Amino acid sequence: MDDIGVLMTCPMFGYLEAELEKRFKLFKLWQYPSTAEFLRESADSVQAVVGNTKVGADAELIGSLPRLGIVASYSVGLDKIDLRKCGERGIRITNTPDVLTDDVADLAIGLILAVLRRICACDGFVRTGSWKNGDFELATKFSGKSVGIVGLGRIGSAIAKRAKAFGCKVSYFSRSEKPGTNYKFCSNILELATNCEVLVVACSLTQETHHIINREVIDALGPTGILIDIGRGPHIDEPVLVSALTEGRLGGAGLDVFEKEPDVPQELFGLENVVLLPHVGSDTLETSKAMADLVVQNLEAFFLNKPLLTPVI
Ligand SMILES: O=CC(=O)O
Repeated sequence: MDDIGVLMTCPMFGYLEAELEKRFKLFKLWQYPSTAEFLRESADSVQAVVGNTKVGADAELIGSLPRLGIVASYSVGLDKIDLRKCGERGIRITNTPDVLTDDVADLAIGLILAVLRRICACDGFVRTGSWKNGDFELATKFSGKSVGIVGLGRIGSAIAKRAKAFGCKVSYFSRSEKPGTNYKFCSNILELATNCEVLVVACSLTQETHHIINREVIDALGPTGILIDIGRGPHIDEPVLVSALTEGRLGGAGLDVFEKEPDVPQELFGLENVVLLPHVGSDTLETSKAMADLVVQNLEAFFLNKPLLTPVI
């Protein structure tokens, strides 16, 4: 397969780059002076694109690659891929579901604990020597809280399972009621936000879920409520969130994702009730390797005319 051109859109896990390089003719887009220059030289050679949460395959890139047959995303989220354009051209798409579910769900719980138990502030308290001057102030308990989950897919369900183990009451909002769960279904996100203490965003980013967390939802969660986002930044109307936090209208937030990554609103930096992470939901060695293996296996299957392992279309 070493004459098959595979285009990586941006730097990713080194192991993935190495495994692709062993098998295919790998083009690394970021090593060219510009996308236009790369396309002028090599557009005709590219039969596969490997993108991720930063740079996927938009309509323009897809339209510039006449021999493109597959987009294999090194991510579960598909929001950086023009699904319609791929559909129109019969271009296959794969992603990396399941293998990252545990890590992302673990991190959601980690963020809840970090915000409620003020773990980062406590760490700073010890490191700066403040402990010598007295005890840290009291924090907030997590066990037994009511947790609302937006999106009860694979990741939302894994978060629900973990929250249950903490003795939490779990309810959820999604497009339709999921059969076979004991969690309370809310057909309206405002009802969910009004009735929970911790709201976790775990749905995929689509036109319908863009800014699903708006002023009304944040106000419904209220000054003691906690918002956690391990989905995508654009799920939340970020300026609205920032003003709710700076004005004390929301209790706290744990955010792994932002609207314009890697730019994060500076107003959040001084807030102790906010925990900020650099989009690391699935970033463990174990999971990154499993995701990379899936990308490679999907590409191999595609070029050997075998069934794809994790097809989206
Ligand atoms: O955000 C992570 C992913 O979509 O895999």
